[in-house]
Amino acid sequence: MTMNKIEVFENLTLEKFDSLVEQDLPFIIRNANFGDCLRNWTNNDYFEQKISSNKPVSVHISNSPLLDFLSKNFIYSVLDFREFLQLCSDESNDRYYYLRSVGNHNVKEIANLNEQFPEIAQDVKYPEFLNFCKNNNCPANDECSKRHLFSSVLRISSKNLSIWTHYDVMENILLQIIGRKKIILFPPNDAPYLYLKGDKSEIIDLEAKDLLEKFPLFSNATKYESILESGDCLFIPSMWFHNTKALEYSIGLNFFWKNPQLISHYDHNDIYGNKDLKLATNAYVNVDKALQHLNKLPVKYRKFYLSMCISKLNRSLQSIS
Ligand SMILES: O=C(O)CCC(=O)C(=O)O
Ligand SMILES: [Fe+2]
Repeated sequence: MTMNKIEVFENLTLEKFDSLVEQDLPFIIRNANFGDCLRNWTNNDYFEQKISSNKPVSVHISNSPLLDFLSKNFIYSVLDFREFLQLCSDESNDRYYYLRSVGNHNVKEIANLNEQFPEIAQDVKYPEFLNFCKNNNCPANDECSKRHLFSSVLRISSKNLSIWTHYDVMENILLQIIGRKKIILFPPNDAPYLYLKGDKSEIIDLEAKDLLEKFPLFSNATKYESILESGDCLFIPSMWFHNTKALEYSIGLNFFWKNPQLISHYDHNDIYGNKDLKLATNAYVNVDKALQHLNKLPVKYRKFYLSMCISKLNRSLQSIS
């Protein structure tokens, strides 16, 4: 397996940040000014003071530290936020807790820290280099050169909890506020080696001893790995596979933003930043249709036309790579 380093930067200007984003590689930014959250959120008492005792949050709870969306080895439960923080930060607890904040009406709205956590949202500032547009009514088209924030998602995890490997369709900054987190990424080209079901990988335990026996193609993947310390943030390019493991009780926040060139391509029902582009979803539907047609043919013909379709797709892929 090839291992690649993730570069670390400090004191980024907007121009430098833009040019790094253009490169379509992950990178880490250290010591950027994200406001008081880095100081204030170190202590559960702060949340006790700021947040009332009856604030419900929907969380994942599992007996396993390796959360697996495909086998659903967790349940969703609604807890009081302060009770959740106690349970999640308690290392003697044998259950694992994870909050991925969601919109006010649970599945229908997009996560936004200002709306779901106004009590603590003031603690977060956006560094200049992110260049987020502050005009709520902005049409977010080519006329505005700023970035358009899609969501701000609070993520709180028990020590050792890891999140399944997946991709998102939007550009993303993952800020580590409290605790340390291991992050692993794979480039989009690694899709054939990651045993995917939709946007998620079937490989859940990346530290398993028998990993390559079970998933031999995984040895072809290129791993980008690093550890985020409190105050670090990671740029996760769209379509890059990623997973994270909280090495300590962790509080993080991530910001998805829209690529202006893709505004008309995003799925308007996407609230998580991970629904495939509409044209891609259409393409999958048509591939399924093509397979249904070919499956009606006798084996000899089915094989022939399947390989013709594959050649056609391969030629198209080679013409752009
Ligand atoms: O660390 C986490 O909780 C998951 C982060 C993630 O998947 C993301 O920021 O897109
Ligand atoms: Fe993600």
